[in-house]
Amino acid sequence: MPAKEYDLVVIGAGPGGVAAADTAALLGKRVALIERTATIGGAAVNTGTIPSKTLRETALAISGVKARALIGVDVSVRREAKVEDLLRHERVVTASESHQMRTLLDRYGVTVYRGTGKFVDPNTVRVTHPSPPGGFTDLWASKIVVAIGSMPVRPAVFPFENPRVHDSDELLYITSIPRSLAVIGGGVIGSEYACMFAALGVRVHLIDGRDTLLPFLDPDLSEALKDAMERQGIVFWWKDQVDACTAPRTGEIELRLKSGKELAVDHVLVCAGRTSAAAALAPEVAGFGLTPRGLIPVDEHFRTTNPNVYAVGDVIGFPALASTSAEQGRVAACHAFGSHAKEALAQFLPAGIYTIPEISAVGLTEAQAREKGIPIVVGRADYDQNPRGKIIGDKLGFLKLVFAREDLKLLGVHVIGEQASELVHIGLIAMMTGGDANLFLATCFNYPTLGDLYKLATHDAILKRNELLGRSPASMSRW
Ligand SMILES: Cc1cc2nc3c(=O)[nH]c(=O)nc-3n(C[C@H](O)[C@H](O)[C@H](O)COP(=O)(O)OP(=O)(O)OC[C@H]3O[C@@H](n4cnc5c(N)ncnc54)[C@H](O)[C@@H]3O)c2cc1C
Ligand SMILES: NC(=O)c1ccc[n+]([C@@H]2O[C@H](COP(=O)([O-])OP(=O)(O)OC[C@H]3O[C@@H](n4cnc5c(N)ncnc54)[C@H](O)[C@@H]3O)[C@@H](O)[C@H]2O)c1
Repeated sequence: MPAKEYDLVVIGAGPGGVAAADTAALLGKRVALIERTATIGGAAVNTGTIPSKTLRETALAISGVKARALIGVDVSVRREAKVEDLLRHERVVTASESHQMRTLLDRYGVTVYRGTGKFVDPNTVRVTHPSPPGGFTDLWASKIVVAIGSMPVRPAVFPFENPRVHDSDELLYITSIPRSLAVIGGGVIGSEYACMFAALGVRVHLIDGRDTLLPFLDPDLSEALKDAMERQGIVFWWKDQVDACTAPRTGEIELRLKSGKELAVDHVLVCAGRTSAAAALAPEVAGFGLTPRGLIPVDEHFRTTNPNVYAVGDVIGFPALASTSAEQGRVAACHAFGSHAKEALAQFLPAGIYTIPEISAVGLTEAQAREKGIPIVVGRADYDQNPRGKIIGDKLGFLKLVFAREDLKLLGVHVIGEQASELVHIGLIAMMTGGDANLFLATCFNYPTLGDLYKLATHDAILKRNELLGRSPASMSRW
């Protein structure tokens, strides 16, 4: 059968692929989207972002963590909480989000093909359908976007065939809430899940080959998070890794660590990074190569070495977030069809980490600014100094603003505490518009709000700057 013709073929229906498909369809193009699984949304909707954030929210609700902070009373129902209680809301939210994405694709006129895509020539992708066996459809397009995402690394030492040894995908099918859990890898996924299970009262061990929690964060935030996690009862095993894992059908799973320590736990969750499956696409046929880690190299327009083939999302590597993957998909689709609607990614990309407490950051840390030789002044405001912070009972949250010392231009925002991933957006928008301290001084924030922390942190920065410059505040006409 001859290939069906489209303007754009997209491989992979995660946030990168769906955004590319929607954008091209809005530009009036004929678009085909290929997805291997039965659901739209990729890791973001089905196995990663949305499930993990929904489970966190449910865990906070059923564990009574908030009530303890507010009224000092343990109203926890966790001892009675069943795994169905934990998973129910996740299933509803995930299904609803995936359905909504599918509805929009239909409305935009994108044709979805169920099956696994693979190049058969630089402009043709073969979709092998799950049924009937051997059934396939060839799709031809002048432009192709690869957005196949990533999958969990599964180190050989772990017997994943045991139903109590999980990667982050399989975790969503647990059949009981463990009494104890070893989390392997203290990256973002490991830290988020460690916090969620600790909130449920699970004894959590977190084992990492490094000696710092989330070392890309501002050290004050990393340290505050580690302290908070230790207070939740999480035990860290730094600079260590698992040498042997013995997992019987019933009874405790035994872990022998490189340090010689031994641990016995109910379940094991391996969060040791993500890997790429791009080699299975036959990239050599399409005219592009892969890095030694299996990632697809791209230029600033997300074009591979074949200028008609683009790649976006996890398959191109850092920052590998749902948010950035979707933006990359939009940029790629616009470039492919000569639209100026979105020519590049935003200059500043935020990160939100849904540990307990939550963390969010954008722009430069103090250390990064110093490395660049930029004189800075840092303003800090604690949630506990702010009426809304007091009302919600968040005693350890804080906001740090990194300003250029010379002109008080905002260079970085770092927040730990409730709603951190929302709060960061105030600073993000200020940075996008070249805002400085005067913007926060001029702004009237709702009262009482966490947003008002920006004003307090700005005051702190101005006072520190005055001290550094030996000026008296009263003598200044402009900050
Ligand atoms: C536990 C977890 C939590 C996360 N939390 C966050 C978060 O809070 N915030 C955030 O921004 N990011 C988060 N992420 C990262 C985010 O999920 C990914 O960065 C994002 O999903 C990547 O999007 P993508 O479009 O590149 O690929 P994916 O979402 O992985 O989608 C790729 C799709 O391609 C399909 N596919 C693969 N190969 C083929 C093929 N050959 N043919 C057809 N289809 C194929 C797959 O089935 C999949 O549906 C999290 C990830 C995980 C695992
Ligand atoms: N909120 C968010 O934005 C969010 C949340 C979850 C995931 N993600 C995305 O998913 C990606 C992958 O996350 P991840 O946490 O799996 O990977 P990661 O690469 O961020 O962290 C892996 C961690 O595991 C450790 N490690 C690796 N192998 C080990 C071993 N054998 N023994 C002990 N420690 C080991 C590493 O030292 C590292 O700290 C992130 O980089 C991010 O892009 C984002």
